[in-house]
Amino acid sequence: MSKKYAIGVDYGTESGRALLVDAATGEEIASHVTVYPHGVIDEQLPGSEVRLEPDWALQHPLDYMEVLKQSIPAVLKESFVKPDSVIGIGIDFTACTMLPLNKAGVPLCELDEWKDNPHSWVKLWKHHAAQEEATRINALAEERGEAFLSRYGGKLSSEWMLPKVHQILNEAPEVYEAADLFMEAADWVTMQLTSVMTRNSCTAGYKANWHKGDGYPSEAFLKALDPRLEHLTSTKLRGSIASIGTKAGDLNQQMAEAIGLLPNTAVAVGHIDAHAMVPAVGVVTPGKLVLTMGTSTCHLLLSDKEIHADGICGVVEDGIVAGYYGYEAGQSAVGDIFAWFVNEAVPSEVKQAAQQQNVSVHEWLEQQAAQSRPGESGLLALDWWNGNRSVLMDADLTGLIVGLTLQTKPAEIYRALLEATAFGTKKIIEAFQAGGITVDELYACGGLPQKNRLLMQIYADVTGREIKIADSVQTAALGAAMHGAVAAGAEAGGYDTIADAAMHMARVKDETYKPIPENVQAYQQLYEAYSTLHHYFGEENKQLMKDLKKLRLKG
Ligand SMILES: Nc1ncnc2c1ncn2[C@@H]1O[C@H](COP(=O)(O)OP(=O)(O)O)[C@@H](O)[C@H]1O
Ligand SMILES: O=C(CO)[C@@H](O)[C@@H](O)COP(=O)(O)O
Repeated sequence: MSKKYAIGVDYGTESGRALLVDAATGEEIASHVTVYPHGVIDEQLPGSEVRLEPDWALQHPLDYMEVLKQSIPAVLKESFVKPDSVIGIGIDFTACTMLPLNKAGVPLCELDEWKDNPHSWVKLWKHHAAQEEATRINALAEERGEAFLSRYGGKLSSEWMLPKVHQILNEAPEVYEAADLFMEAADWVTMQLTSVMTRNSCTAGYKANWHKGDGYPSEAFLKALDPRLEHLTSTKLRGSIASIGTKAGDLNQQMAEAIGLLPNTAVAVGHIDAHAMVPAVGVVTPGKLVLTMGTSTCHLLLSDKEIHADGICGVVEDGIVAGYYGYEAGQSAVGDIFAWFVNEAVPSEVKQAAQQQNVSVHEWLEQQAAQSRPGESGLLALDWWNGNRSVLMDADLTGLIVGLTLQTKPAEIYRALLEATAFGTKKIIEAFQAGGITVDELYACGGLPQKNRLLMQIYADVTGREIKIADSVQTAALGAAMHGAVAAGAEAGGYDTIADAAMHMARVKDETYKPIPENVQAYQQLYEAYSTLHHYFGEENKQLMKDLKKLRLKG
């Protein structure tokens, strides 16, 4: 049989990329990135005077189509692979990234009537303006003893579907009314490719509180939240939910022409970016915690038990790999914190020094920071620049650096920020263990492990564990391509299960990061201090950060 290929399309926060891989080996043949023409819309609506409130983050749905139209032809061209050799496509997306559609499946923001209303646009995962709604949902669910709440560590995040839909209803009831469907962008793009309306078990489970046995939160609960929401799940969230690892449909004629593939190419059901990475590092069995480290970090783990643990974002059956319970926890900013420091807080001398050495500011800071010992700077930070997703699940918490003096150097602050994110990950590992969910091994993937060696050594030292690193830099896109190969099936040159695909297509590097004993010891002391700050600002006195944030929002 001639060589067969699969394409994965990974939709990130700032850009989307297509990766063409050899379906037999997972070898990456060609990739292409399309930066979203409208990027993250967080100040003003495109082509309009309408300004956005703080904490808003929107996107333009046509940017997603642009990725398909630019990046898929580009990988075909670069690789000289013929369309008839491509057996399947899979896509993965940030989530909950959701949008309202009219009856024809057209995003409301594309219509003149709605384009000036911010609520008609795609709400990106990091749209954090629905915290009030999330708080209300959590309080009501707790008061009513709703069973679904404990599957999500006792709290829903403001990033998820229900708070976002509720915010639309509260602030723009006319948009709510006009929406025939609210969909995850992952499912909307899949629908554009196949003309089939399917929701996937991963986003439905983690982001819309759907359960394989119990379905969505009950109508009685939704009615108590707001009578207008009573029939939400059977109307605007309607649609069959397909397990990840299955086929959504065949590529339709119109999209086949637009992206240069053959009609009837198999298309997998959509997936979340982080979750798609798990089989792409070869993890298809319990006990192996996968850290997907980029703009944010997700912590993903398989288990054969359903346990409701405090501080864990969610447990979903068939949510990551079919046949297992998939657990998710996360930190809503990691690379974004380092980016903030580099962009907003670094003096010009540092930028010049980096330029002179022909390295990026990140690399220069890493080199300098690597020369000091753990704790040497006297600095300690809380990693809550974009709130705390796990274990406190509170988007209104903010960042903190303690120990600054007149002698503090930029590289010392950078190192404290790297360390803070590692401490946040250790808190999450402890929450898994405390909940009775075993963590035996650590794997890391996403952009960061390949960009910053110091960061990965700090994670090994802080957690006291060896860390295996993905071989691919495009782990999410590789995971999506693997799902494309499974959608095509073994007979077509793909696979029947994601475990089979992982056996042939996934890889980790030979080199691992191992903990250095003296650093492990030093970090134990710093971690205790981190835990004290964590408790003080995140639990005992959490109003302090919230009041400060309110003052900022008022101003
Ligand atoms: N050398 C570096 N060290 C630490 N962080 C870095 C470095 N280079 C880039 N970053 C951060 O990595 C993040 C991007 O990660 P990546 O995985 O590529 O993207 P995404 O999460 O959007 O898929 C950005 O937040 C950026 O600030
Ligand atoms: O929330 C999730 C996954 O549950 C992610 O989609 C979200 O954090 C975005 O991740 P990245 O932008 O890839 O870091």
